[in-house]
Amino acid sequence: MTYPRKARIFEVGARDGLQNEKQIVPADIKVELIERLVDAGVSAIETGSYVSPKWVPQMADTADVMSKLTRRDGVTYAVLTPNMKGYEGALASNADEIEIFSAASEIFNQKNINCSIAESLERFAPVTEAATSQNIPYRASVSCALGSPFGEEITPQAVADVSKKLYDMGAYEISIADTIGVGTPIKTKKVLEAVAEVIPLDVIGVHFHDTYGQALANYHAALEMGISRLDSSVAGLGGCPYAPGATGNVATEDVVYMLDGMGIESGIDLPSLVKTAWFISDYLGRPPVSSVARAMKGKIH
Ligand SMILES: CC(C)(COP(=O)([O-])OP(=O)([O-])OC[C@H]1O[C@@H](n2cnc3c(N)ncnc32)[C@H](O)[C@@H]1OP(=O)([O-])[O-])[C@@H](O)C(=O)NCCC(=O)NCCSC(=O)C[C@@](C)(O)CC(=O)[O-]
Repeated sequence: MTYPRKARIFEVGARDGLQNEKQIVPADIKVELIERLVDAGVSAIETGSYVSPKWVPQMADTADVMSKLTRRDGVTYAVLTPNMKGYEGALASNADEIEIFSAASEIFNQKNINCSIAESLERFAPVTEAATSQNIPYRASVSCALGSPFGEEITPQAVADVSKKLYDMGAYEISIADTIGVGTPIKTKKVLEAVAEVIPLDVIGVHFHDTYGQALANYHAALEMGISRLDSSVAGLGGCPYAPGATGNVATEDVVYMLDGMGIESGIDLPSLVKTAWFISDYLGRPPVSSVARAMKGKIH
């Protein structure tokens, strides 16, 4: 078993996190959150999404957020784009990279982006062609890789098939998402092994929600396989509005604490990150779900 020496955290709190909040968080707070995360050492960050404001009103101010951010050299500011209209928004706001997204569940895909898996890949084809010609890197996400909120069986092969198609479309990273946080370590390994049979291990990323408290164990399983591209969300914010029952992503503080303990470099300063988790949690009026953020509160304030 060889653990990676370094891990790349892709921070999703300002997008995946805040897209599911009942209250609309103002652009200025999102900007402060993103800038504090970057100050803590985050070097790849999702700042929002260019999706329909009727579908996800919480992200309607992404252009405003992008225009207000003070950008830092060496940091990747990424946005989620479901179609060409979203891509144009990303381009207009000078995003460093975009994310396209499909799923291993037909029902989820239909509810999330109003089309089948096959149609979503067709819809993304012009986006990836435009991004390639304009040198915008893109990553791709496969939702419901470890289970569907609608009860369908999701086989490792189904996850591998969509992953391969997205990889063949030129995505530099394929993020395997446990949207509803139902995975356990052995199952996670089986799915990741199936994906690693069809695409290179070093392009595989993981994006696990913590609904059943299994996310850290599943990250550990991925690290054991040598996977080092990890998505997480400050304060454990998050969920998907189109995945009933999904709670937050694994908290970035919990992942960084585990990586620090394993001697795996993330470049993120834990006390600054914990302060940021409390900043957004205080704004939202509830404590972070992260055990690490709660345990460290008295030590950093
Ligand atoms: C994909 C659509 C647009 C299809 O939605 P649709 O209704 O089929 O699209 P349409 O093309 O018929 O357009 C309908 C309206 O939306 C507008 N529209 C169309 N596109 C855009 C756009 N890009 N930006 C802004 N507006 C847009 C368009 O202009 C039109 O406006 P109207 O004429 O009615 O006023 C819709 O289903 C949608 O926006 N879905 C996004 C849902 C979403 O954001 N879900 C959460 C993100 S995925 C996620 O969280 C999972 C992930 C990635 O984190 C991994 C995991 O954990 O699983």
